[in-house]
Amino acid sequence: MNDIAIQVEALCKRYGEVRAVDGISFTVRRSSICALLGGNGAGKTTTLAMLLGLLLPTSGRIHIFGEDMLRHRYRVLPRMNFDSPYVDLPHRLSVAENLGIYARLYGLRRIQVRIGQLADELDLGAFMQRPYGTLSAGQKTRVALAKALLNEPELLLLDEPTASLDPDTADRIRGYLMDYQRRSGATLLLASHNMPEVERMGDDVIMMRDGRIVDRGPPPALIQRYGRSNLEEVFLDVARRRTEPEEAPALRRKAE
Ligand SMILES: Nc1ncnc2c1ncn2[C@@H]1O[C@H](COP(=O)(O)OP(=O)(O)OP(=O)(O)O)[C@@H](O)[C@H]1O
Repeated sequence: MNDIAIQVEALCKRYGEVRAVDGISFTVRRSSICALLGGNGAGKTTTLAMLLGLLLPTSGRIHIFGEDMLRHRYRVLPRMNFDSPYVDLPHRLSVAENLGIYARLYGLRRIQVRIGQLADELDLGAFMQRPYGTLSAGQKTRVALAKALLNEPELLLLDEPTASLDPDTADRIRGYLMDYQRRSGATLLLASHNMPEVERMGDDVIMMRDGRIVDRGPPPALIQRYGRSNLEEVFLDVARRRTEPEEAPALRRKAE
C-alpha cells in the first residue's frame, strides 16, 4: 500500500440526471506522473475536485496516502496542493502579497526565502509588485503555479496546467514540473487534453469518456496497443469510439 499515493474505488458524482463521474476506480503510484485524459465533459475536473474534497462524491471511496479523504481530509491536505485555471486570486493584491497570504495560510516558516525561490524558478521577478489583476493570462498561470508549489506538495493536482501559455513558456513549465517531480519525489496527477504534454510528462495515462475510464496505461503501451504513432491518434480512436477490436488497426492487423 505504501507505494500508492491515490486509491479511488467506484467513485460517482451525479448532478441530477448527469453522471459526471460514473463509477471509476484507479490507483496512482507514488512518485509518478499520471494524466487524466479525456475530451470536454469527460469528468476530469469533477474527479480532481472530489480528490481535493471540494466536491462531495455521490458514492465511492478515495484514499490518499492511505487516509480516507471523506473522513480525514485535513490530515492529508497539508501534503497536497492544486493548480487550476478556474481558481482566481485577489486582483487588487500584488503577486508578492498574494503569495505571502497563501504562505501564511499553509503555515510556512521561511516565507520570503520560499517566495524568492519560486519567483526565480518561475520567472516572476518582473511583476512581483504588480496587482495580480493586471497580469496577462500566462503570467497569472505562472503565479498560480507558484502558489501551488509554496508548500512543496507531495501530491500536486493540476487541471490543464499549461492551458493559457505560449508554446515556449508551456514547454519550460512542463520541464519545470518534471524537474520538481524528480527532485522532490512528488506525485503529480494532471488533467489535460494536450496530447504532446501528456505523452511527454505522463508515466501513466487514464483515458476518460462520459464519466468512465475507457483505457489506461503508459503512453508507449497505449500507442502500441492501438497501432498508432502517437497519443493524439489513440485519443481520437477513443473519443470517436473506434475502440472495438474490429476497428482498432493494431488488433485488426493481428487478427489477419
Ligand atoms: N455543477 C454542475 N452541474 C451540472 N452538471 C455539471 C456540473 N459540473 C459539471 N457538470 C457536468 O459534468 C460533466 C463532467 O464535467 P467536467 O467539468 O468534470 O469535465 P472535464 O473532463 O473536466 O471537461 P473539460 O475538458 O471541458 O474541462 C459534464 O457533462 C458537465 O456538464
